Amino acid sequence: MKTARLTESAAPGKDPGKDPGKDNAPLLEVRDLSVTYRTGRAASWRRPDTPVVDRVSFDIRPGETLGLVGESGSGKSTIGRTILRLIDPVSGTITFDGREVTAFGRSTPLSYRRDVQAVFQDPASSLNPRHIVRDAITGPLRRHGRGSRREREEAAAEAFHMVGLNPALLTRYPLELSGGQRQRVAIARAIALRPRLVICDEAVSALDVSTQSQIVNLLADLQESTGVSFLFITHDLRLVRHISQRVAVLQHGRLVEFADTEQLFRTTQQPYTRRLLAAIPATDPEGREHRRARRAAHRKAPGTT
Ligand SMILES: Nc1ncnc2c1ncn2[C@@H]1O[C@H](COP(=O)(O)OP(=O)(O)OP(=O)(O)O)[C@@H](O)[C@H]1O
Repeated sequence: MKTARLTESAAPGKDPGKDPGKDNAPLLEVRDLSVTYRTGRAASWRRPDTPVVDRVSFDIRPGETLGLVGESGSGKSTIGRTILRLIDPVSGTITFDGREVTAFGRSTPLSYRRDVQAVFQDPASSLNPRHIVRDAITGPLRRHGRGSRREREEAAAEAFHMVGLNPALLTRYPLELSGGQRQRVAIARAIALRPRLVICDEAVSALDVSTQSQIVNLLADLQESTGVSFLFITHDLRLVRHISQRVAVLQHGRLVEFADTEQLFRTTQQPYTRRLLAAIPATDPEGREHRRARRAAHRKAPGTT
């Protein structure tokens, strides 16, 4: 099963990897990963050079969404940034489709830079305010040697279509769009390259609940149509329950739990996970607010966020 859409009847948490066969091989494998920031000054609760990510192991299967959760400062973004090769680990390995990413050396192969994309929390900071948003999509396509200028512009229009944005918005500047529209542009940019893994780092956290639901549903649809995998980094466990098949829980840089989503939500005995679950507002333990917003969003035309 792919990522569940946010619906009343959705059955999130079903494990897509139980089917036998080749697809069971992980797309991404992280083994004993440790990361240290060598700044000379560490967060007050840590001694210098204490790893902010400490011997973490997990994997992501093709077409799967893995939720990566934990309190602020637990190391979630650091893991995402290490997979993206923005940070070098001090030890451990990352393997993508059988190739050892941690052995790439100084330069990252173009194919990996295409296959692994990212969507961050604040698209405003990654979209150049002086360029029309179409450039945000055609630029990476050009750098990856894709097509003629006209073909790249057509690809940008197609990517806009896929994320439910009106192509008339292609020539707008980022600040002329709403937060939800900008986040759709960021997703369009990521998927235009046809990646196999997208790291969504708090990708919907800055959006209102209704827009969050639209974007989460969009990710589910894109996964259904393209088979892309997601690493969904968030502090919002309600979203994770809907979007992820499995969940990895980080505490102070260590992986304390890695389980099927429903199993984790229903039966976890892990004290830290239980604390995180207990922090979900009691009035909305299963994301009813999201589902309500999702139904309202469904009545709106696409691209109106
Ligand atoms: N560039 C940096 N230099 C030094 N320390 C850093 C740097 N970036 C993050 N840290 C520290 O590393 C630890 C993990 O940070 P990270 O951002 O990975 O956590 P997180 O779980 O993603 O938190 P949040 O949800 O708040 O983004 C924190 O203690 C943070 O202060």
